[in-house]
Amino acid sequence: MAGLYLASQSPRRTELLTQVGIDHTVVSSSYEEPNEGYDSPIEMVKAQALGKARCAVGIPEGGIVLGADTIVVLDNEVLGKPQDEADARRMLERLSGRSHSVVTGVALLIKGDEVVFHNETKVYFKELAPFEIESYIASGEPMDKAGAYGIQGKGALWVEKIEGSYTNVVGLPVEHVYDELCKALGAK
Ligand SMILES: Cc1cn([C@H]2C[C@H](O)[C@@H](COP(=O)(O)OP(=O)(O)OP(=O)(O)O)O2)c(=O)[nH]c1=O
Repeated sequence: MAGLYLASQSPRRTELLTQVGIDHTVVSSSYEEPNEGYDSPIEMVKAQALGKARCAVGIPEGGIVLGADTIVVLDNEVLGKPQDEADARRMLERLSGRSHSVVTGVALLIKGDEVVFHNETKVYFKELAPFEIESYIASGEPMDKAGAYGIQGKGALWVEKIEGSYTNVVGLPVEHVYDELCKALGAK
């Protein structure tokens, strides 16, 4: 199989691919994310994933490129990474005691084709007490994560249940990516 190049600086995405044994090389992308001008959150994450993949740097001839983008959607509003601690507090207060969606857009550039898809997981949050939000923010965990939490970290304490892919919430739906890779390569 031609080599796979992951155009993402997210430590979670490379860990997930490694966990399931998908060999890959991490590369940078020169893409700058505009976050306005899209018809829907799903259109937005797919466009961002494609932009990241198309602007990947240093891909050899025949290399397969993977780009991804993850957001939290609440009442049709997009929550990306928090700007600062006050923003993280606002996000966590809004997520408390209700459900939201986590949507990851994925783009695969493979054999001259652009395969773009998304995956959506519904996440149900418990009620968060103010002291819990404050200690969570003080831990620093929310700051580089969409929706200001990490289900793979301390954020696991706030999750009552999920419907859909767990790895999608962490940043890359590896089972879905694997299926699309197999399909595109004619492997199954
Ligand atoms: C909801 C949630 C998000 N996240 C993370 C996954 C993504 O890394 C991040 C969303 O930011 P992204 O912009 O999707 O990705 P990134 O900036 O980390 O990496 P790159 O643009 O280089 O690909 O939020 C978690 O780690 N756990 C969670 O539970």
